[in-house]
Amino acid sequence: MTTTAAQALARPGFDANNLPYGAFVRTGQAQSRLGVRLGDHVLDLQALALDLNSDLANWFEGGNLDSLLQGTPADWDAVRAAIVEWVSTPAHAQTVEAHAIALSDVEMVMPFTPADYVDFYASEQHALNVGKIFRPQNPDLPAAWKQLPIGYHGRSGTLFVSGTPVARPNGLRRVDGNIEYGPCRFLDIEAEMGFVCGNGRMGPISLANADQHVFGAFILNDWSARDIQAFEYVPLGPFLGKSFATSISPWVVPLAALSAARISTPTRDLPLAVYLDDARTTPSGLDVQLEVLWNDEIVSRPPFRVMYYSYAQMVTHMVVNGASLRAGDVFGSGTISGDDVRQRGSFLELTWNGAEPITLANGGERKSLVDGDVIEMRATAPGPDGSIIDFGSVIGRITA
Ligand SMILES: O=C(O)/C=C/C(=O)CC(=O)CC(=O)O
Ligand SMILES: [Ca+2]
Ligand SMILES: [Mg+2]
Repeated sequence: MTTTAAQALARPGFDANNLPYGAFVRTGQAQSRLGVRLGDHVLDLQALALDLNSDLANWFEGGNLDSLLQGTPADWDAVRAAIVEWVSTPAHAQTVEAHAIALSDVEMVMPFTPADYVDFYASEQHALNVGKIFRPQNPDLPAAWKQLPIGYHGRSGTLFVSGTPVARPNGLRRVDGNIEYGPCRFLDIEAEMGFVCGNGRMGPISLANADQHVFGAFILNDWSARDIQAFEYVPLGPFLGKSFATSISPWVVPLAALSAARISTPTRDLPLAVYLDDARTTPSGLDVQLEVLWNDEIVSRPPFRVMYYSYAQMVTHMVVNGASLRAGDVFGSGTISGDDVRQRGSFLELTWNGAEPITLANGGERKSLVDGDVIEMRATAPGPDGSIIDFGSVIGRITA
């Protein structure tokens, strides 16, 4: 046979340049298994490695990415190189295809066990928009914004995989001038990229070594209850208004697949502290393009390339005080908003706090999410040799 598994199964976006990792449960089975996506199939890595007598099989044993995240970048490279070889060698095609399962026959589950979860605020346009909406009297950007990537600690236990229903949260919010407890009246989204860390150690970590501790990337929707948030979050920051649910896409795209997507971060308006100065390190901006669909209609296209701070600066900043970095730590980039109105990553901004409703073909006029609404976020980036790296999508339906 001269055909490879990649030739037989791949399609644009999910070919041998991408090979994102995910954890799946086969219909009728209980345990999750670790796989990589090739076209519209997932390859069962442990079964495949055992069949090929590979000594890498133990990395896949736990049924998700947890073991591999404990490894080093050398381990990550060895595993990826082996998988690329398996799908690209005609002699292995039959074995690989024997362990390829159609995505329609599996349910995707959380790809790893989240350790800590932090959310940043690294889009300048988003920070400017929210500042104008919530703090019209104050200067547009918070004082520290151009000197460090501002963030807050979130709740790792409520990170959910795509497809998990999102129940409308309850909380204290202002209704006609009174503070009342009840269901959120301004439920919103935040289109972000998320990153998972591996190869844990105590901080600090230098910017030049940041890639040694970031395994991969995915799409993240930081669901936000704007009315609950508005009442609770001054001065300590978001708490219950965001901790009820954060959804992530099921496929973790390894950093190694994103080499062609690397771009420089924007020109700096203020010099950065030495530990954040990325003028001489490998560029770690990423040219990822997102799409937000509200009940199947594209309402926004947030461009990740505009982010003021990169994932490398975020991970470096997160532990510059000496805090520990653990395998499984997750950080979100912050809401991604470009200059254009239809590049805004939240409905707070897209509707300008409800003043400019959006009319949906499927659902009429909307200021915020109503029960039954479905939000999907998709993303792609350039891959090597003109290929495309597809991140798949993160979907959530609002329930009462
Ligand atoms: O600027 C504010 O008052 C609030 C900002 C957010 O709610 C956004 C947040 O969670 C951080 C981000 O996603 O950029
Ligand atoms: Ca956020
Ligand atoms: Mg958050």
